[in-house]
Amino acid sequence: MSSTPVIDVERLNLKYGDFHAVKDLSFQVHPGELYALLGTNGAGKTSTLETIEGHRVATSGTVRVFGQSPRDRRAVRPRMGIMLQESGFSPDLTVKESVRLIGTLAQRTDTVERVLAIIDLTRKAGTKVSQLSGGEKRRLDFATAVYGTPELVFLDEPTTGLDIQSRDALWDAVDKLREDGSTIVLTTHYLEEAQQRADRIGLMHQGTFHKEGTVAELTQTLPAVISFDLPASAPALPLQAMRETDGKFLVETHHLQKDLYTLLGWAQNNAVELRGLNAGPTRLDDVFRSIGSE
Ligand SMILES: Nc1ncnc2c1ncn2[C@@H]1O[C@H](COP(=O)(O)OP(=O)(O)OP(=O)(O)O)[C@@H](O)[C@H]1O
Repeated sequence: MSSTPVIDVERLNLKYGDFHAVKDLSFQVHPGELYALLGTNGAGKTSTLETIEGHRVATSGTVRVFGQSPRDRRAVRPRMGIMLQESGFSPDLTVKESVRLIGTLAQRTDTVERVLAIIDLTRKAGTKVSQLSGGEKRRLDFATAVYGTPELVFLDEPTTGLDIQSRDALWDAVDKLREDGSTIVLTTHYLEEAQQRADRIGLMHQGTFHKEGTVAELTQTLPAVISFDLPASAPALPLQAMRETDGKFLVETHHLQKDLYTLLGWAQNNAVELRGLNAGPTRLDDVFRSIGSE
C-alpha cells in the first residue's frame, strides 16, 4: 500500500525492569483500515497500544502516528478517540454531562445529542453514571471513540458485557465511522468479531507477532473442517475421515469446496443423509490454538 501509514511502528521494544514485554515489533496501519491487534494473555497488546496512544515511552524503536511522535499530545491527541476498557467517568456526573466532558477533552466538533443517539443513551441523558448498567457504561465508554468522528479510533475490548442488540448497534456505529474515513485499531478476545471485520490482524504471542496478515493469510496454513453424522449402515466414505467417539465424522481438508462437492455427490448417489452437516473455513480460534504447537 503506497499511502502514508496512520500508525508506523518500527522495531518497538518495551521493557519493565528485566522483563522484555515487547520485542522488536514492527507494523503499519493504513488509512481507513480496521486493524485488529490480538493475542494470548500477556502477549504485549496493551503495552503496545499504550505506546501508540502516547501513554508509555518505548525502551527503543520508533512509533509514529500521523507521521508524528504520539508523545506530541497537542498535535496527535485531538485526532484520536480512545475507548479504554474502563473510561473512569465520575459516578456523580450524568450521562449528558459525561459526554459533554468528553467533547471538551477531545477538542473535536460534535453535538452531545448526536453522540447520545449513536450510543443509544438519549433516554438516559439525565441519569447518573453510578446508576447505569454495565452495558450502558460500556456504551458511554464508546462515546469517547465516536465524539467528533476522530480520524483514528482505538477500541479496546469494545463489546465486552454488551448484549447482542448493543453489539450490533456498536458495530453499525463502527461501520459508519469507517464510511466517514476513520482508521480503527481493535483489540478483542471475541475472535469471530475480528475475523468478520478486520482488514488485517496482528496476532501477538510473548511480545512479538506469531502471525500478521489478512484473515485468509492467517488461516491458510490450517485445514478447514467438515463434520457430519452417519448412520451405521452407510457405505464407505469417499474421503479420509476421522471418526469421533460420539459417532460424528470429521474431515480436515485444504480443498474445502472440492471435498464438499465429492461428499455431497456421494451422499446423493447413495441416498445417505449427512445429519448435522457443518462445513466452514478455518477459524481464528484454530490459529490461536495452534500457537505454541508449531
Ligand atoms: N507495569 C508493568 N510492570 C511489569 N510488568 C508489566 C507491566 N505491565 C505489563 N507487564 C507485563 O508485560 C507483559 C505484557 O502485558 P500486556 O498488558 O501488554 O499484555 P496483553 O497482551 O495486553 O495481555 P492481556 O490480553 O492479558 O490483557 C505481561 O507479562 C505483563 O505481566
